[in-house]
Amino acid sequence: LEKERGQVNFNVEELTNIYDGGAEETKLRRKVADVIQNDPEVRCKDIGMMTREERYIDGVRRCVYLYKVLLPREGWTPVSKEVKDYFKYRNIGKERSFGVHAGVFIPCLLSFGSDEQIAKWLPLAMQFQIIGTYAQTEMGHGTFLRGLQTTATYDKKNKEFVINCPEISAMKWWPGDLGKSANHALLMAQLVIDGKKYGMHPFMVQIRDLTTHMPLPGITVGDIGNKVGFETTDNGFLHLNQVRIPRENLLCKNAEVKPNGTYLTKASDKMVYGSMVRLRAIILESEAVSALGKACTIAVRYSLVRCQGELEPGKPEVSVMEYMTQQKKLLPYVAMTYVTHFACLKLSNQYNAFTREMDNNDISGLPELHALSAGMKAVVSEQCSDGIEILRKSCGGHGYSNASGIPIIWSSAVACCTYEGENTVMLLQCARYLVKCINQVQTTRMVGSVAYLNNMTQSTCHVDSVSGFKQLDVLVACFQYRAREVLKTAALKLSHLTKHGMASYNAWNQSSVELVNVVKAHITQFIVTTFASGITELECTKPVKNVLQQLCALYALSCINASTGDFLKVGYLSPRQCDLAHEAELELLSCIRPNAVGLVDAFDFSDDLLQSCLGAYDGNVYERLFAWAKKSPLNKTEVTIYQQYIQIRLIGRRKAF
Ligand SMILES: CCCCC/C=C/C(=O)SCCNC(=O)CCNC(=O)[C@H](O)C(C)(C)COP(=O)(O)OP(=O)(O)OC[C@H]1O[C@@H](n2cnc3c(N)ncnc32)[C@H](O)[C@@H]1OP(=O)(O)O
Ligand SMILES: Cc1cc2nc3c(=O)[nH]c(=O)nc-3n(C[C@H](O)[C@H](O)[C@H](O)COP(=O)(O)OP(=O)(O)OC[C@H]3O[C@@H](n4cnc5c(N)ncnc54)[C@H](O)[C@@H]3O)c2cc1C
Repeated sequence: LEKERGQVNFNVEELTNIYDGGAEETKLRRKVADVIQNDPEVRCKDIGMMTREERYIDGVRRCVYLYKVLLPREGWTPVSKEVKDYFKYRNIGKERSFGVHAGVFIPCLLSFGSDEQIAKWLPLAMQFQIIGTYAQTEMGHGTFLRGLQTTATYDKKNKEFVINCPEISAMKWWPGDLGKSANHALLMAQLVIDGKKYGMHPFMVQIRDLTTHMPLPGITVGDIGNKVGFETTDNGFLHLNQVRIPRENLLCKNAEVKPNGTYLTKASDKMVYGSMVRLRAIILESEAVSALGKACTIAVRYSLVRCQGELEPGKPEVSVMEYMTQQKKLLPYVAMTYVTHFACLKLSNQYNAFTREMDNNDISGLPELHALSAGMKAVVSEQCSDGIEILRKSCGGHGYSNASGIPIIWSSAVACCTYEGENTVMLLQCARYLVKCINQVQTTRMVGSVAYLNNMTQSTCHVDSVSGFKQLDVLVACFQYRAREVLKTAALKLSHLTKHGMASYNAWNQSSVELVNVVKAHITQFIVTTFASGITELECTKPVKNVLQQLCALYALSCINASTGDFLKVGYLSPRQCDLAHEAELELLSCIRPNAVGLVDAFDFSDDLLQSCLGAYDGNVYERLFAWAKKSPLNKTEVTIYQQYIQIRLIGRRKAF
């Protein structure tokens, strides 16, 4: 790898600083990483050999130590930048304990609680005097929130709400930290007053005794069992049987129930969905893009040291990175990590701007933010988790071992396709907004992520050279035209179906397969446009700007070459231009190949964080693999009990004959 590092033609540290958002950010992140990897109590350990129970207990122990010992020792607070960096860069799949408490329960308390309620519960939550979960999803409903069955019926006489799960499908199912850790739940239930339903509302419900940690009367709670990943998280179940809570436990920033049962709404009913917008807007970096970056680091470093086969007959074996097919598997995902990182940054900045507007009672930006966050969450989580699996396979047999570190990264990242809104549902939510926009574009000027719809002129691409397809303005135009045209086509189909008598809900369902593709085109347009414009404005050395431009072009071309049908159907690219775009991608793979190790080094993931025998900085793969395997519990004895049992059985059988 040192030989590879010698040929990198840009300043790696400069790129790390750009990726982090500045040299000071890099310094802070490294300070956090140093504190963590030099503290045996919280440094990453190889959990590949641990049982589920050991992983859960280890995760809880680490988090309690982090909040009770490390933070006070370092002078940090749970919301200080250092802790955000800690969770942003901690190894995926290893730091899950209290993830919902810290990342969902507390923010939702701030979103839904009145000032008095925040003053009451926030200090307790911040000090871990109460551990909370966000209990919305039920065994029978996760997507269709209007179908949630848990009820909160107001009892005027006692000024209480009676929380009840009327049947097994109403049981809360999946909430993180619920199974064994939480003693409170921010519970979403259908509010009922005098037999009238008011929809989903947030309630604070204590579920365990604060001293004994035993479930309170009427509460049945536990862990839902083993999962694909998230092994350190006790995703749980919660059944409530006529559980009574005070009237004051309805979190009442957006709506309240007066003592006499009068219902008072204070904000748009869509604000109850606000918690989901927040997480979709901010979770992608840590759960999807960072995971992709780790997998890229492991796969690229391994591919540079793994020698397999002759490229030129009779010559020495080459590293598998010399094969074009391997470069095609790896380098577009290195590009995707950089490109989506900056697109996610723009989305989270847009969310932060919206929260400031909301403080001034202006929620006009919510529809665009909801659509963009739903679309980005679906497209980025899917592209990243699909990419991680391709990167795992690119490592051959050792990629199938937990020693590679990639399976645990994938098993955690892929969950992002489901939680916080199942991806297809999210794509269709975004499609709903896009169809409205295209139908208004003749009379209303579009802004934000749909500004490209204002240009409705028909055109075609005029590029007639391979180098022309490496120009960012050409690529941005390709994506904007494709996104607009596929949206127009889908909207026309919808309109045609309804004009010919089909009910609108049925027309929507009949068009939903195209609409999913429309949103993917819209979001990749947003990602490419964001990164291309960001590079233009970026102040950096020419070698770094050049490599970023190459990465943007590579990501764009890999997307175009994966969906040439769209570009042909809308008439923007000719078959010959599709061939030129394909050649342009292959040329970019060769241009970027010499910089591959520098591009992943720039992500700056420490060996401690990667926990990978294949992806360590020094590239000593085989020594690490062997040392790792020897730690297998099966190797504690030369002859395992099972082998002894088999021998006894076989010997016994021989004697019988
Ligand atoms: C570290 C890892 C931690 C993991 C923690 C995980 C936590 C969780 O998973 S929490 C549970 C997450 N669950 C969801 O996200 C549920 C997803 N489902 C939905 O959000 C709903 O299906 C729905 C709201 C998208 C649709 O339900 P429905 O009642 O059918 O509503 P409509 O489609 O008719 O839309 C009504 C109206 O509301 C607007 N809208 C929908 N969602 C939002 C939102 N989040 N923010 C703002 N506005 C929203 C929607 O656009 C419609 O508006 P109009 O078009 O103006 O009518
Ligand atoms: C790791 C993990 C952690 C989680 N943590 C939490 C948590 O802390 N708190 C919490 O409340 N929940 C949590 N969840 C639950 C999660 O939010 C739900 O699983 C998610 O919202 C999807 O809902 P569902 O499981 O009911 O899937 P469903 O909605 O039943 O999806 C099943 C299939 O139906 C399709 N489908 C459903 N509705 C439509 C539609 N309208 N149009 C087209 N297709 C549709 C979907 O696309 C999907 O293919 C977690 C889940 C996971 C996996």
